[in-house]
Amino acid sequence: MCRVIAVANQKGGVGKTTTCVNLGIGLARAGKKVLLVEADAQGSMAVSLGIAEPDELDVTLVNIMEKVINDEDAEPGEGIIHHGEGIDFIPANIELAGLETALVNVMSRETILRQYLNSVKREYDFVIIDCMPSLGMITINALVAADSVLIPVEAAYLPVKGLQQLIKTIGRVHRKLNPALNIMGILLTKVDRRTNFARDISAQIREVYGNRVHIFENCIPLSVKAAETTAEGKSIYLHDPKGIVAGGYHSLTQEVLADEK
Ligand SMILES: Nc1ncnc2c1ncn2[C@@H]1O[C@H](COP(=O)(O)OP(=O)(O)OP(=O)(O)O)[C@@H](O)[C@H]1O
Ligand SMILES: [Mg+2]
Repeated sequence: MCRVIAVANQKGGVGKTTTCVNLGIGLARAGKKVLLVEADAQGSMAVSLGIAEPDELDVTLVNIMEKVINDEDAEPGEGIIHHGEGIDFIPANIELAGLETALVNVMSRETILRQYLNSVKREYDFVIIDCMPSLGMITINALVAADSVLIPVEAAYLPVKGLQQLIKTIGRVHRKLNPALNIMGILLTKVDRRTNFARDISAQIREVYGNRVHIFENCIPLSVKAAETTAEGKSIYLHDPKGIVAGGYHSLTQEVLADEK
């Protein structure tokens, strides 16, 4: 059965896209069939997967969602790109920004992405959705389409305020639109091993949420190697296979797979 994971946090630059790409490719390396969906007009996932100019793409997520809105079926495989490292992905670009407002007048506007994914899910073991840094209608679409949410949190800031808003939104989606939705866990990212920030933040999150929100065992270390992968268009497993970031994402992949059993 396919599992749909939304990677979300309305705070920018916390490692959502980096996590989608490297968890997705990690799962593919473990033999899983994976589709990555970019729900962000910035197009950074497309760039991370080697598309230098996402704004020049003809077919992106916006076209697929527009088809659902207009009650048309997407062609099999339409808009899906095969990446050399064994995953499929649907990129996005600046055009997705226009859809956010266009959705206001659409019937069942929160379920457009879910309707589309329901038609392709059977081809995959995992669908991972890269959310934009906001809690607008496109992100709500991702949460409605998802079974679980993975929340990357940058270990350099005390994040509790922003997290409260995100967890409240997830709770509302759970109650009103998607009873199957759960929080898979919080992933600490950009962890500087020379400081105790990660431990402080884990402790603070535990204090506020107790055992209600899982914190992944494995965190992702801070390293310039992670930043370099974005420009290279390939995963950390190819860019720096023996490095600490590849190790972190490999362990996260194992944790996600163990959760399946
Ligand atoms: N572990 C890491 N160590 C160092 N830099 C990192 C790490 N993970 C990600 N980065 C860098 O931090 C920046 C933000 O990462 P990323 O794009 O994954 O965050 P994001 O949450 O998707 O951002 P946005 O909210 O803009 O979509 C990028 O330049 C990325 O290369
Ligand atoms: Mg991003």
